[in-house]
Amino acid sequence: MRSTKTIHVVSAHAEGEVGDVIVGGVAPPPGETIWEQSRWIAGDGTLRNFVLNEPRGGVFRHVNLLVPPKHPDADAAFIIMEPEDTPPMSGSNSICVSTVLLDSGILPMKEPITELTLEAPGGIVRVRAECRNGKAERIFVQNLPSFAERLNAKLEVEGLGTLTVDTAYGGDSFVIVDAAAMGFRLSPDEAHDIAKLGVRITNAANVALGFHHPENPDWKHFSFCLFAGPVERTGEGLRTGAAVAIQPGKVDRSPTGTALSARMAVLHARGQMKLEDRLTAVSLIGSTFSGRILGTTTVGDRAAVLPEISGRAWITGTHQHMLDPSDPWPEGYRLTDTWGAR
Ligand SMILES: O=C(O)[C@H]1NCC[C@@H]1O
Repeated sequence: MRSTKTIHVVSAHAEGEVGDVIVGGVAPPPGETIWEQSRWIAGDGTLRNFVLNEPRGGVFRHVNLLVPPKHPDADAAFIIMEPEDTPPMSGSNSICVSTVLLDSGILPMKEPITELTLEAPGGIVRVRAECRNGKAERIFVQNLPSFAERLNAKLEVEGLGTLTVDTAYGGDSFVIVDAAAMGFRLSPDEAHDIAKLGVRITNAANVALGFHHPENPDWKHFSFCLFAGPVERTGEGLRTGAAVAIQPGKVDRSPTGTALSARMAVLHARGQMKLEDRLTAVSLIGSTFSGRILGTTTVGDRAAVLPEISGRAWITGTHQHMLDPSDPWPEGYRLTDTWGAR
């Protein structure tokens, strides 16, 4: 066996969505802040290609790089690598990172509650983990301040006509469409059509509407399209279906923590969700994230909410990714049979 690199990974999924964690073998990238380091990772591309592309990765995979925190309050920091983006924050990935940090013993676990401060590229997120018998059973994440950007905007999508959409930020940027108006019940057999349409809607929104974050001028595109189900009031609070199309054309298996945060910001802006409400989002595989609004704030001149999301994650294995110097595809490859909405 010979290798020019060895990257140590603990693999995990949060409510169905893969979020692997690199725990060793990669030196911290250059940059004064975690955001700058994440821009370096995005611009350089080598690590992203190595772990996300085939033969080591696949369109279903997200990978998080643990790096030493820069903020004095933070216990750990992570850079999120998604199939197309290197985003400010991610719900499923932050839940995977927290679970791996605690379940694998990288950070000490205190039962029944462990509190952590994590530094994501977009800022500090506080984590509360319910722990029992050495397992972090549920992770609560105080996500980045989230805001509604446009409500009831008109968006022309070729072949679909004029859609009425909302746009919002929940740690990442969303164009939100009404699932029922698009003819979806949000059942698992619709995944392929949701992925295909979602990418077209996201691309159209990027051309016609554009996204603007008042405090992060680097993040100027929509990453995702959320197909939002109707909100029902149940004995346990509010409940809704959620399917998120991720570039270049797959559906999140989890209910998407950033989408839940963005949705809560929109519902709050419309007066349809209050601080005492709980909103549970259900994914296409039937997994759930729960959310609540902890308070209100502003992002630049925008009214915003402080969302908390919670969900569960499980470790699925460990890997040592290696590179034989004679491998003709050191950065891997992507083909449109799986990498892209067909
Ligand atoms: O839960 C989330 O926010 C995410 N899941 C995969 C893509 C998004 O970052």
